[in-house]
Amino acid sequence: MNEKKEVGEKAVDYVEEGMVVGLGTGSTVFYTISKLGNLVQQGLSIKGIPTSKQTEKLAIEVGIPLVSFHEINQIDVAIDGADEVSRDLDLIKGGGGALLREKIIAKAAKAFIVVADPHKMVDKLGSFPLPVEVVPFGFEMTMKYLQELGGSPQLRQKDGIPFRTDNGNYIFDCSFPEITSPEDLEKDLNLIPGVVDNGLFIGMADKVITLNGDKNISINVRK
Ligand SMILES: O=C[C@H](O)[C@H](O)[C@H](O)COP(=O)(O)O
Repeated sequence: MNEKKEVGEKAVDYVEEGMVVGLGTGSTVFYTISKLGNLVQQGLSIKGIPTSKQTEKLAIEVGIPLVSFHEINQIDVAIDGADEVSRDLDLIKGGGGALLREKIIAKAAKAFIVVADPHKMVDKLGSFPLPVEVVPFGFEMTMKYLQELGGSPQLRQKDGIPFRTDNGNYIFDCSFPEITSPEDLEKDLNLIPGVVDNGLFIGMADKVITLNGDKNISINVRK
């Protein structure tokens, strides 16, 4: 069984005729977007707003019409993957480097639905190094401030040079010995000059679609 496919495809149940849909990034929501493409071919009328250039390309390939922020008043639902999901449905995202656009779109959506294979479900956030997007200017100083907050930042590399996000920024993958208060850490990180945003998504997910111990679909709803 392909767990990512199963949870990814289930999310299309939350998409209705005429909706504006935030399209996440990654290998799980890939299946949501592909299935939405099939439904569009069968006559479903929706508009997508992508969280990355990679997703924009995929949506065009599968035939989902796209819109930009200046053309819409609201996003009805955003669907996206996650790198970690806590029991409170707080998230770490950004393993693919799309965290900033993902957070902008999740915040703008009336409902934010996460698709996560069961390996993403954790008791406590923090085993996955937290992605932090920073502007390249002065990144050496930004790195020091991340260390002062207790992190061990590693500048993400791709093909031997620093990885650049769709926004032209760098990513530090930042391990913390323990994340005692994800809410405080999200805010503290974003107060550092040079930090654009970080991959903590606190209090944002309305539902998380995953599989339970019997490998059946499980919908976890924010309390
Ligand atoms: O930047 C990437 C995103 O936050 C992804 O949603 C996240 O990394 C999960 O991706 P995947 O479904 O490929 O594990």
